Amino acid sequence: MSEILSSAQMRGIEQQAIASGAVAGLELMERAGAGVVAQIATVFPDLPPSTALILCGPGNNGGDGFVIARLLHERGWDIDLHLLGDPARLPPDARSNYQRWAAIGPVTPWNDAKIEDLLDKMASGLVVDALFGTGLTRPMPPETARTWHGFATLLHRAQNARPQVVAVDIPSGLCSDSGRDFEGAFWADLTVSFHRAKWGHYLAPSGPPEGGAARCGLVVTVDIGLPQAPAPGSVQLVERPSSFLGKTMRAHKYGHGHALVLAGGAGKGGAARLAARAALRVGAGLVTVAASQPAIAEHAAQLTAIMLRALPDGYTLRGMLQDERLNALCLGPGLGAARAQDMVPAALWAKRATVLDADALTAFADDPAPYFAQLHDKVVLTPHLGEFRQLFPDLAARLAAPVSRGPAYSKIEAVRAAAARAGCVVLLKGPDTVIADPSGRAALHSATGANAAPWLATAGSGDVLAGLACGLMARGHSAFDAAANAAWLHAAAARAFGPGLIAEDLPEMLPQVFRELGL
Ligand SMILES: NC(=O)C1=CN([C@@H]2O[C@H](COP(=O)(O)OP(=O)(O)OC[C@H]3O[C@@H](n4cnc5c(N)ncnc54)[C@H](O)[C@@H]3O)[C@@H](O)[C@H]2O)[C@@H](O)CC1
Ligand SMILES: [K+]
Repeated sequence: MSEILSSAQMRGIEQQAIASGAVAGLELMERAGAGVVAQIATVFPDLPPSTALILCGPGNNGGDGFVIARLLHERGWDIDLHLLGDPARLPPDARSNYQRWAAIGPVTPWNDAKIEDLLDKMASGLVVDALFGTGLTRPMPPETARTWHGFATLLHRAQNARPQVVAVDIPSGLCSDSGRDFEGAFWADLTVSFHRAKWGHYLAPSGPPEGGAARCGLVVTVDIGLPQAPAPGSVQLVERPSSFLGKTMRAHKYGHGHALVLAGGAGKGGAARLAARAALRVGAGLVTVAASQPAIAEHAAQLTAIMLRALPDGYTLRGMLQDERLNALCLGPGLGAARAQDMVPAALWAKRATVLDADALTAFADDPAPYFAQLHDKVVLTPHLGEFRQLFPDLAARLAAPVSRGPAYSKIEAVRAAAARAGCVVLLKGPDTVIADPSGRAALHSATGANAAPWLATAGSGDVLAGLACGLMARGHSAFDAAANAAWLHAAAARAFGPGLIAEDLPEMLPQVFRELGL
């Protein structure tokens, strides 16, 4: 896991380091520019020096652009630099670098038509977007957005004969906290950020227009010499499973827990069986499906290693849960609303590690307060956006509201607020999956860019995710870790299978994923 920051956290770290005398702002800017130039060489090793069109903005992002111009010039590039705004009003460090660059080469005042014309003719080389970074809190000036829109259209047509686009810190026009497009945001092949990636690089607000991860291309973070101590309240990016997944030689099946997956009525058992299969494959020692009597024959015909019990009602579930070995529960997939209303209170009464998904969420949407009152710290809710909207309509509405000023409300803040209200871990699914607990701890798993797993958008994939989280809790993972690791494994299994994936394939890919993790 690595830390990702909001723009306010990043500003705080920078200001504190400068105020303490540990580092000067000019040094940070120099390292930022040098970091971008180094990454251009690393990511595009076959790109010979030719023309670099450098677009500088009115703040410190533009300041980085002047450093980049100077350093690329030293490496033999022809620089064509355009400044949006008045050089006299640049902040001090940006102005210093403006002056250094102006002693080397020309600074062309921003002219919409001229830039569009240049962009039109560029069939190779580099475009460096140093217009706006973490300081952007409102839509870009209309001419900037328009110029870029025209260029983007041309680039999409050109495909191979086009320059590489490099964003300094973040593609201009994106909100670095929410990943939302203030309007007309740029996009990039490579985004080089400083110290830590920002939330907005990995969040994926869906379109139109798509934001965040969809616009950043490859995201690389470079060290600029700021203190490495984690920021208070920082968010973790889930990159690999965080806790133990292997099994030891000596442990027997009861040492890995016993997951109980509740199923619904006859003909509706597929979802629960998918969850159960995932719980077993992820390493729960035993897994039992508890179904209503009319559904038993159907399950019996389909289950082998997974055990089966008849479970008529919540009263019987309370009795069953006297057995402490049943240490993790999964309720929701295929459960049905009426059965959910009966079973969920019984499951919560037992204070077990519990995943609540699908019907075990939506059956309580009409009156969520008493439901939230029963939730506890071993519970994980796994809504998709539609289910989240039913349980937390005000938070979902804030997320969907049109954005005119920043920092815009982000999925991270929404899930944190939901977890605080529900009093348990909440995992909000999507290409960007956010996990938070009531204390404000939060993690983001981004299945975007090179991590994209588009085939996960298939029936039953959410049931598998719920089963994975349940199985991991049966094995002793905390609710938060189970949720984060389940999100990672789920996407890794999908990527390992590739195109054509259906939900049944996901659990079957886990052995390969585990082998690749070295288990
Ligand atoms: N935070 C740090 O530690 C570092 C920051 N650096 C750079 O500094 C950037 C942040 O710089 P700033 O805070 O100066 O902000 P930005 O350069 O991101 O942009 C904000 C500037 O644009 C103006 N502006 C915002 N919206 C506008 C609009 N719609 N029309 C016209 N002008 C508008 C603002 O008044 C402000 O001057 C980072 O993204 C990064 O590139 C680097 O130099 C390295 C160190
Ligand atoms: K930028």
